[in-house]
Amino acid sequence: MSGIFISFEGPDGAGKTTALKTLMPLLQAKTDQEIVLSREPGGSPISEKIRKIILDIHDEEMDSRTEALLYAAARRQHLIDVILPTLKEDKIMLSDRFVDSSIAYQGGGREIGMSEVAEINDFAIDGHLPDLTIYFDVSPEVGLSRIRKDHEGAMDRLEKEAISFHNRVYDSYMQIVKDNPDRIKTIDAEQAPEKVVSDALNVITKQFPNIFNKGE
Ligand SMILES: Nc1ncnc2c1ncn2[C@@H]1O[C@H](COP(=O)(O)OP(=O)(O)OP(=O)(O)O)[C@@H](O)[C@H]1O
Ligand SMILES: Cc1cn([C@H]2C[C@H](O)[C@@H](COP(=O)(O)O)O2)c(=O)[nH]c1=O
Repeated sequence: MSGIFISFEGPDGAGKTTALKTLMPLLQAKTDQEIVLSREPGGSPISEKIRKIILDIHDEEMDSRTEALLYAAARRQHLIDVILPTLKEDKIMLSDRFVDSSIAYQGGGREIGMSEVAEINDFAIDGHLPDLTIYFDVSPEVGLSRIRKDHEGAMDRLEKEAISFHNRVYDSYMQIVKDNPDRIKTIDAEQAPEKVVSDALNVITKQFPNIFNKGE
């Protein structure tokens, strides 16, 4: 028995957080290994403090490279405080976002360069990549319309960016998915919520049949 690390990625409004609320208990029912759910940016006390700075709509003057470094710093602390200890205890680690978000949003969206941002994060994650990443595929238009419907007046600093930014994020995710066919599996996140959850559940249980086999 060993720990496994699964990350969930997608554009704003892809439905990851919503899906994980239903998916987590369904997965827990299929294994005796404890499941730990976390998120980025954040996931541990210091990382959550960094999250507040990054997402603050008043931090309009934040430089793009500063933003990339802050996300990477939050990720490093999250890795040390939560991810690695969880895996060491042979638990199952689920993270709502991880390194691919930085490559898509800061590398592509902010136009820093995907390889440059990947290099910053090599320093932060020290080779610790997820065993599986599920990419929630949704168009920027659909994702943003969901965000506006949900919290128009409380969008964070990234959500408030122009559609051109979100289109670059989407295109960057497409490239990341293409470059990582073994690690990243795509699901159609424009489906009804229950279908998104069942697709994610099927991908995970198929990938790890020896872990998620309780009750079969
Ligand atoms: N499959 C779906 N169909 C329609 N609406 C959805 C679906 N999944 C989630 N939503 C709605 O879309 C909004 C955003 O969902 P959610 O917060 O889960 O997205 P997210 O991927 O976590 O986005 P972000 O990364 O920006 O936080 C919510 O109002 C949620 O109710
Ligand atoms: C981890 C990470 C996230 N982002 C962006 C993506 C979202 O717009 C916000 C907050 O994420 P959430 O899913 O809404 O909680 O931050 C980013 O730009 N780079 C990253 O590394």
